[in-house]
Amino acid sequence: MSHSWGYEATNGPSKWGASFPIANGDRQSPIDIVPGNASHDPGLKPLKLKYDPSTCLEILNNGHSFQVTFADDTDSSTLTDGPISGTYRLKQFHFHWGATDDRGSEHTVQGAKFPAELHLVHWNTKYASFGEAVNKPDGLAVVGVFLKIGNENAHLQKLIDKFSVITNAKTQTTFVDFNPATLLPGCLDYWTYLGSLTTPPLYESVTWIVLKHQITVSSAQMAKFRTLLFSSNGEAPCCMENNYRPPQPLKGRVVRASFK
Ligand SMILES: NS(=O)(=O)c1ccc(C(=O)N2CCc3cc(O)c(O)cc3[C@@H]2c2ccccc2)cc1
Ligand SMILES: [Zn+2]
Repeated sequence: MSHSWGYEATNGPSKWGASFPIANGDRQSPIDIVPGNASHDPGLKPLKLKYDPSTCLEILNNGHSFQVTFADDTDSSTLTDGPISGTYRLKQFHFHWGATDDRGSEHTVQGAKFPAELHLVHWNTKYASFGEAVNKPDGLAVVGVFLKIGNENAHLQKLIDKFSVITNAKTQTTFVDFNPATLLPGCLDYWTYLGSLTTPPLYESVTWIVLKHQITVSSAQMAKFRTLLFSSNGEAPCCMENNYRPPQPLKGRVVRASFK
């Protein structure tokens, strides 16, 4: 994966279309979710998320975000039901955030931005692997969770405590026995629509499942997110922040709601 793209003025979202023409496609993500325009679909099932902490492997800085990676060789950590059919396995989760607490999320709600957004990335087991699934129209299902400023989040703190070891791009360290379910709000009401990866290669392969309720993060914890670097060891340090793509045209897509 070429690392030429980024989030600076010279290589950021407005420039991605040059190398990745699908950036101007018909099912790009993120989008602005307008609750009043979303149609309640009583046929939508509740999300079924089954996560096994023992599948947690490592935490890494990939130069675009930090992510926690999971063993996905069995159906130990899966997403089923909701808007999808079949079984999708958890591959990784990561975040997007801003330079200040007034922005950072990728999806917005009636124009409202949140300071950060969590993405739990799952792949459809009808395909042999994540790599096979990543560019298929029904290949991925990503659960998006908004973070709002509030009390310190003890579960997020377990991730933050590892940041000093993964400050530089392309660094990683072991990270075991973490349950991603601790990063979910109590209510799993959601909006769902067909979209894409929000980073290059921008494949239009994602069933997006964006939760209505948020989890909290303290402002001090958000400041710790911004101590990570886009840059590698030895390069001029560049703070990892504003690693979000802005909302893209809806192009006639329908957003469904699992709730009234
Ligand atoms: N924000 S998101 O839509 O939830 C999302 C999901 C998956 C991925 C992902 O796994 N990618 C795309 C970006 C990327 C960048 C790298 O430097 C890298 O080493 C891997 C990836 C992977 C990727 C996976 C498969 C093909 C191409 C890239 C990225 C973003
Ligand atoms: Zn993401």
